[in-house]
Amino acid sequence: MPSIAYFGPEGTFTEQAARALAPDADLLPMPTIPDAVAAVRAGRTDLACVPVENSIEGAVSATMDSLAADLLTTDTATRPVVALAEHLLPIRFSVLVRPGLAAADVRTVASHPHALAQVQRWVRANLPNAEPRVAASTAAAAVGVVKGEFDAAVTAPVASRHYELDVLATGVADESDAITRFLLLSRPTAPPAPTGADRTSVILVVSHRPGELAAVLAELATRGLNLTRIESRPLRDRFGEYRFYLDLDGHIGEQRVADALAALRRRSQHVLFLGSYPKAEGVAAAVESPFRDSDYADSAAWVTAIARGENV
Ligand SMILES: O=C(O)C(=O)C[C@]1(C(=O)O)C=C[C@@H](O)C=C1
Repeated sequence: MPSIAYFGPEGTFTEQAARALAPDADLLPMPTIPDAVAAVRAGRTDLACVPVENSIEGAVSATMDSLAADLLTTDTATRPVVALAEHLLPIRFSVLVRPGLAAADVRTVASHPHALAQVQRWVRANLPNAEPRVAASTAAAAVGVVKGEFDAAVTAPVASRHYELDVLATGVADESDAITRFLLLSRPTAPPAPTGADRTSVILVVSHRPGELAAVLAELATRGLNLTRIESRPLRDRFGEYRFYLDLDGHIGEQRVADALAALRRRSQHVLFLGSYPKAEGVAAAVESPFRDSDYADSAAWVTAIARGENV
């Protein structure tokens, strides 16, 4: 049975995602996202599950930075990780309070910053006397309420099964269709087989010269690749310089993607492959000529024939 480190404690949305991604796994809660990623990197667990982006609050920077850890240090213990799968979770919160407490008595409401950002309007309207407090995760906020540190916690619905607190409200969300995307990470291994509806993720560091990023993106465009996401995070040791996170449609097992990644490798200071894995929404897009594997095979055979003197 594989083991999964996940962003805990028990009762987070990440636990729900981990259960959905690997129903038979042994789940190990970690107090922070870097701890969960470090556990799989170091081989203490087989897998890790972490949130990567939310439709309202955007990228989860702790995850983005943890994924790039090997770009930040030469320490050989920080080996890369790759994503094997992703999961999309619709996000509706529950608000848990100390037993017996009424909404008007709530003075502090705690949660993960991403969660607080997704319920700002609801809190203003329904907990008029509450000040927001940041907790390490939604479930860590519930633990804080149990310990008497906060009056209320904005949590995943499953948290009410883990902590003896009153449920003040359910289905709480400023935007009713909020979604968080989670990744299942492992140490580097062969990617899962292509499904026709896959995503490939990379991190790039490009030279700080005019046109470098545009040149990288042109490598994708000329191979008909659909860029589905681009994010940047600071390099940390060079102010004003960034690394770029790219998600694109396709699988490294497909020629157009492999060819583009080889071009990125030639063009960039550093490319870190973060995996090719099935897209959670699973809608296969038809690959058209001249970007099909058969187009690449045909043109490669033509070049080989010419080199042999068989000019056809
Ligand atoms: O604290 C949790 O329950 C988490 O799993 C983290 C997290 C996040 O990082 O965005 C996950 C989903 C929600 O958007 C709120 C918090």
